[in-house]
Amino acid sequence: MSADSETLERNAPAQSDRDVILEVRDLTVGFGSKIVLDNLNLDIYRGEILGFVGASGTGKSVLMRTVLRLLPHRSGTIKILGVDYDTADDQKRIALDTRLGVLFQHGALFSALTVKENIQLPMREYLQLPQSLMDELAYLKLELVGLPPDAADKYPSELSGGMIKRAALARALALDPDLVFLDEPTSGLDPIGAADFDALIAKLRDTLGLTVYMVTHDLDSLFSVCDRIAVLGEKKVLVEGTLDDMFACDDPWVQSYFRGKRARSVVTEPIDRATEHPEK
Ligand SMILES: Nc1ncnc2c1ncn2[C@@H]1O[C@H](COP(=O)(O)OP(=O)(O)OP(=O)(O)O)[C@@H](O)[C@H]1O
Repeated sequence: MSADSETLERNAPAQSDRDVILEVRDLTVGFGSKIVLDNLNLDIYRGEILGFVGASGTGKSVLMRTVLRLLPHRSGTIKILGVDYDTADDQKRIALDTRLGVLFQHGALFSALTVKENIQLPMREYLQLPQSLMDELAYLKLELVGLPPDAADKYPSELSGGMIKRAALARALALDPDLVFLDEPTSGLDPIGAADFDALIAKLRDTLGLTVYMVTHDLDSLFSVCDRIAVLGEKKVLVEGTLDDMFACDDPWVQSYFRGKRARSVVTEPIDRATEHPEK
């Protein structure tokens, strides 16, 4: 899709392998006198899983929330699927909202609603569908994320941490988005649960053609499912690229993160954890 295009053709085929889905240019965000992001640039391409890392407090959440329009920016542009939210009309903004899915760090499910009702919330907000069809769709999404049908009528408090993440992912997928944002999706999961979740993300990317923006501290996720990695530091994207690019980077933080003791233990593991526990 051309960067200037403001069209939103659902399920349009990729024009090339380098089809930009998210384009951030010269983005500056701050709070009072504090600048958190300064003239930051970033591209995310269709169908890739981009892992976002950076030291604590560098602004990963601020960037994600700014891209999602939950925080204002001082200058710069953000285009998603070729649409600049700032200049788009209401119709285009609503259309764009339906193309994005978000999984917040702790799931952020509504505790007073069942899993099925949580999944149906975006459908109620954006689509006018009969209840029977929304029920069918909710069960489909549950199956997609590997949850049993009887999870539908459970409340979040009745679910394990891993099930909450999956239910939240099902809600993020409710409207068949093109781009999903995952904020530390494996945090709080045990290593096997985390590996299973990574495998699920990879499977959804492969089968649904999703593009994934994933903020993570999880080295296993970075090594097993991310196609590209972007490192946030010094108020901008310090380096982006493949794992090889990370290993070749001479920035001290990047070196200690990707070549440190913990990273070496992940790299040298003989078994690829993301395929060790394939989703049913
Ligand atoms: N609403 C806000 N008001 C003022 N400062 C904020 C606000 N939100 C974030 N910040 C500041 O912006 C900086 C970046 O915070 P952010 O939460 O994005 O970091 P992070 O990289 O996501 O960290 P972590 O990995 O620990 O989650 C921090 O210094 C934080 O204190």
